[in-house]
Amino acid sequence: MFKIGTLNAISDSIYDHLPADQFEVGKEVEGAQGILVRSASMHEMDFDENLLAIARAGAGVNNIPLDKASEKGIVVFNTPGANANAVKELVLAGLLLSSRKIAQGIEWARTLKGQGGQVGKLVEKGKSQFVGPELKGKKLGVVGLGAIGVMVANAATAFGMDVYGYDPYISVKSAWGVSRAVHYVKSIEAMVEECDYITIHVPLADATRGMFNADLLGRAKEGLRLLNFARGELVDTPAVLAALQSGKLACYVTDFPNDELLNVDNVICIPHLGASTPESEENCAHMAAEQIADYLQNGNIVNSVNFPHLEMPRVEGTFRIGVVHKNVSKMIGAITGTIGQYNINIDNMLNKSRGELAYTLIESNHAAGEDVLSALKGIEGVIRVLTF
Ligand SMILES: NC(=O)C1=CN([C@@H]2O[C@H](COP(=O)(O)OP(=O)(O)OC[C@H]3O[C@@H](n4cnc5c(N)ncnc54)[C@H](O)[C@@H]3O)[C@@H](O)[C@H]2O)C=CC1
Ligand SMILES: O=C(O)CCC(=O)C(=O)O
Repeated sequence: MFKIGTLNAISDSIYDHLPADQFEVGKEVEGAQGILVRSASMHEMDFDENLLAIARAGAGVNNIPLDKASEKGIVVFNTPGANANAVKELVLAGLLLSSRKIAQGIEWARTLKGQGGQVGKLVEKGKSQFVGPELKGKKLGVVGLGAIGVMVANAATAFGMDVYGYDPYISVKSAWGVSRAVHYVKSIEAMVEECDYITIHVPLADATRGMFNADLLGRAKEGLRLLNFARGELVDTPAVLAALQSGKLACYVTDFPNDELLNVDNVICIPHLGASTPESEENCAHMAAEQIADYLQNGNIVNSVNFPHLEMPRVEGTFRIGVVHKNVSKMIGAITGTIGQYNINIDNMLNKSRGELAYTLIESNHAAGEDVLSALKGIEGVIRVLTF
């Protein structure tokens, strides 16, 4: 029986892959081998020595201490693309909200309650405060052409927008997916100078924290509308407030409110609703559970953010050993040599590396006893030895 701890409310679709006769799942589970998480921060958590894997039901992994997990040989998964459509749809709403003063108009309309038969007249008299431009023909810059950015860029062309994309690390999959109508730009500075609207879709990491700072916003075209459905810390709040004051920014729409941004004119704060649809919650939970179960039961690693991709179809009735180790020379020889000393024949084996980490998965018809496992653990550079 495997134990899986949950740190956030998560869709019941996890049970498709975590049946009750094989997995104990819950908030209070002690000594869990796996953790399922959405946005809860794990930075202050101690990792129990039983913990083997963390699955983020979502895209951003900035709530997980990846270095600490890697050091302990804990595999961290995310669910790429599983909530991208939900975010895309809210971004499209965000474009309209940033232009047409819809939120401000709705707030104002509420104040007319109690005016009886005058409401119609007051609406017609007051509506001119809420005039805003159309999207058609305007320039939209999309920063980050991953799962979400590509969908947003393609969809915005249907609004008749002239769309520009910036992503120096674009994947082949994304490049195939971007509409030919989207222009590729090589510099973010050129993008902010040219575009009327910018939407941010990059992960939060040391390299991207505060990327929209006073310097970049200072270059913006007068009256830029900025949308942030990625992470709050990608944008420097004091710089945004100053740009709104000076008129450089006409509007800031964010899915990540903070105290300084709330109730500021021309800031639209949404309470992190990007992925809050039943469809995306189900997709993410389903994918996260499938990946963590496949690792705990078979040693396969799919969609990890800190480990290499390694999948080996399992021959029925076989035993498996997974060795998490440093990516240094002579490891494969040391591992296979040790197993050979115990007369275990290796039927199938795969080894993959990623950065400083490597992982070797071995399949055999012979079960490995405690003696083999402790000999493997004794090899210098081995971080963890598992059986499946
Ligand atoms: N508001 C919400 O509820 C949600 C927010 N997110 C946020 O959106 C981010 C993006 O999500 P996905 O598109 O699914 O991720 P993704 O991994 O598919 O795409 C990210 C893209 O950003 C690019 N990138 C990285 N550094 C860059 C840089 N310095 N400049 C330009 N491009 C850069 C990458 O090459 C990649 O193509 C997530 O990391 C997460 O923080 C994701 C899902 C839901
Ligand atoms: O689980 C959520 O609602 C947040 C989704 C998110 O921010 C992400 O996937 O990065």
